[in-house]
Amino acid sequence: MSTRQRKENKKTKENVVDDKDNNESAKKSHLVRTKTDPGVYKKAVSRALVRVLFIAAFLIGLMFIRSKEDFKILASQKEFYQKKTFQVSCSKDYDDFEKFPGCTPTRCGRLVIDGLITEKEARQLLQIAKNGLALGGSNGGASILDLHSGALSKGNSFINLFKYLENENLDNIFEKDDVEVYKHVKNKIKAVISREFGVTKSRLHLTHPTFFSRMNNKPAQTVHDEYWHPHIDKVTYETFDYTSLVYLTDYGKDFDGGRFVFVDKEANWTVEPRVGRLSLFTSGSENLHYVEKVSSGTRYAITVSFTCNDKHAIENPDF
Ligand SMILES: O=C(O)CCC(=O)C(=O)O
Ligand SMILES: [Fe+2]
Repeated sequence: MSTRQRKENKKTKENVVDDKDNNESAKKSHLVRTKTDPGVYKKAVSRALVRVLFIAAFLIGLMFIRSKEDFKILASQKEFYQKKTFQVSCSKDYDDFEKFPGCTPTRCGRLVIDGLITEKEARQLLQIAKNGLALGGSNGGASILDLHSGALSKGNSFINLFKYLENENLDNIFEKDDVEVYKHVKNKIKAVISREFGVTKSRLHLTHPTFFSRMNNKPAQTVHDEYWHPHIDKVTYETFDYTSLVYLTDYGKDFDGGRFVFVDKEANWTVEPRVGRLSLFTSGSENLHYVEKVSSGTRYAITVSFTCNDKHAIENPDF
């Protein structure tokens, strides 16, 4: 046997001994085996990775199923609610602004009332919205008409309706008693806020922006068309302390999608628009919300907003 052969034999023997030892160790400890064999180590790591991925996919799936289940109905389109209340704790948002005792929210929550705004009033408000918005309209899916400032969506921006119609007789566009209906509806909402949230009526004021909205499924052209982002009205508009919405068309009949959604930690609560339905809530982050994308048809509503700060008060419209 040559020296080289002897050396080779010795090496093989050593290896055999090593492998034997390893097999013994492997029986005792999985770790030792993977530590000494890179191939096995790699396999174990990839098996562990696959397991982690499976678990992650399972958990994400579970979360998705849960989030679907966690859409709860606060107000169904099919039901008539004389009054449905939902209390929440007030957020700290109001601390960032000047406070007005007897008005700044101390009781917070949500309220849905059907029947307070009559169907006739809602139909007339819808007609005002249609007549006004017919003069403009966004290129995207959301258009607004503010009869206080005159702001009207047109194309990719806004025009002032009153300036636009400077030389026109507004009687050709609106009915004589439209303003009266608008004011009457606003006063009814104000009375409800005062009663339900313990606010002194004289301390509560209509504020800007108060506007009609029209939403459909046209793709957004500007950020103003993107109505589906969760937001806090007190942050978005600052002036708001109490937000109210009056729905002028029916979810599931005039349009699909477009439900109003309150976003809470444990669940999302939906308000399904119904003609004449009043939805009312305090404007802080206790009432984070969004509007689902409208999938078909056209959704009309009016946002009527109130402030406790008389500096932000606006007059009744005069169109
Ligand atoms: O139209 C709605 O239901 C809500 C609109 C809204 O969130 C808003 O105007 O701030
Ligand atoms: Fe909002």
